Amino acid sequence: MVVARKFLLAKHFVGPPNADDFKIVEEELPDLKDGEFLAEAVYLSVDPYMRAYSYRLSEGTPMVGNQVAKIIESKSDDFPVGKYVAAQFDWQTHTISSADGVGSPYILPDLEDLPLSYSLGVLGSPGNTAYFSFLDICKPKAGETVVISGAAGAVGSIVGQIAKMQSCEVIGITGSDDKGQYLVDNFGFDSYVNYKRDNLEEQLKRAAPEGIDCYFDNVAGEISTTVIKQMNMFGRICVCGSISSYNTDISDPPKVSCIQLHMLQKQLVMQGFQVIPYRSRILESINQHLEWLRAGKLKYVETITEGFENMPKAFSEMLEGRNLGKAVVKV
Ligand SMILES: NC(=O)C1=CN([C@@H]2O[C@H](COP(=O)(O)OP(=O)(O)OC[C@H]3O[C@@H](n4cnc5c(N)ncnc54)[C@H](OP(=O)(O)O)[C@@H]3O)[C@@H](O)[C@H]2O)C=CC1
Ligand SMILES: CCCCCC(=O)/C=C/[C@H]1[C@H](O)CC(=O)[C@@H]1CCCCCCC(=O)O
Repeated sequence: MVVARKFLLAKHFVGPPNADDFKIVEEELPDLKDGEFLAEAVYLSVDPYMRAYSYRLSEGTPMVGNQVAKIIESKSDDFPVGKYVAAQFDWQTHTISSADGVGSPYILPDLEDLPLSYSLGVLGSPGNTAYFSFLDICKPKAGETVVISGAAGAVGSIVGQIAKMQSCEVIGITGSDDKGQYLVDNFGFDSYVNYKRDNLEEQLKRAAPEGIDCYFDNVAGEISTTVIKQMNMFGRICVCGSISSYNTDISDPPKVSCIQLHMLQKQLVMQGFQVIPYRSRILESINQHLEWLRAGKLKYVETITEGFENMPKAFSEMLEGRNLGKAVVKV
């Protein structure tokens, strides 16, 4: 008999998540039926959307999320023991699923020497996001200036490197000098601005004296207003996220300055992106990122928290900006 541990959303978040918003429970799992398999979590992802989407969950239900899990028992020919899957199995240590079961599981490609956890980041949904959103919406051209907010995170750090491969000037916005300098020293960013310390408007003018052509937005709010005011004619804005508003009530988001006048004057294009429709194309981004990783063209970093019991801590620390690169939990 297998006992699964799982984190429930005990209370809806009010502002940043608190430890007592979560409840860890144990559940005895039934025997497998034909076609089913039992997977044991190895790595679990913590992502900003979990805070944004939490209002959709009923209190007392499991926290949503993706994980990499090892098949430890199976009655499914398609999912044999010993293989690893990626799936939306939520915040739980053991899950019973099947080919068309919960979490849309898929067998991981052979990553050879690369860590399994990469399948939650650069070789998973965040990587799929970075790859398709930036190229399809920003449509960068060589020599253009690209600004990325949330630049030192899972998505932003990949976007910045893809922008460099497109021969763009790349400026990252992040919340610490350590993270900003890491982007410059290790990921090839041309410069960074620490929005928590610097005068963003002045620093952006200094870093991009000829103006900004592409803005990859993970943050929204006044940070984005400041960037948009400095964009060039026909600039492109990809709205990938709005993390500055996630800790607020989704029905009453923060008030920000009007940007439509700047959009009008500069004839800017702004488009929101959702990665779900690109799930069917994830192998394209995985294969391209694998090629770049192996060729040394794409660097990748993770912030790994040890212990399933530390999921809430890892989640809060990611939202507070204490992660560099993709935040994951190792069971
Ligand atoms: N549209 C889609 O389909 C997808 C959207 N996303 C979005 O992309 C964004 C980044 O996600 P991901 O890369 O997974 O997360 P990250 O790894 O970037 O972690 C979140 C980061 O956001 C920054 N942050 C937190 N609060 C604020 C704030 N108030 N103002 C400015 N920055 C803040 C922190 O870094 P710091 O403050 O140090 O800069 C923190 O490290 C999110 O908005 C997410 O919702 C992600 C995947 C798919
Ligand atoms: C409200 C703003 C959310 C912005 C979208 C976002 O951050 C998406 C994140 C993806 C992450 O990279 C991994 C995923 O699977 C996320 C997309 C799937 C979200 C489904 C959430 C479950 C639900 O339907 O409530």
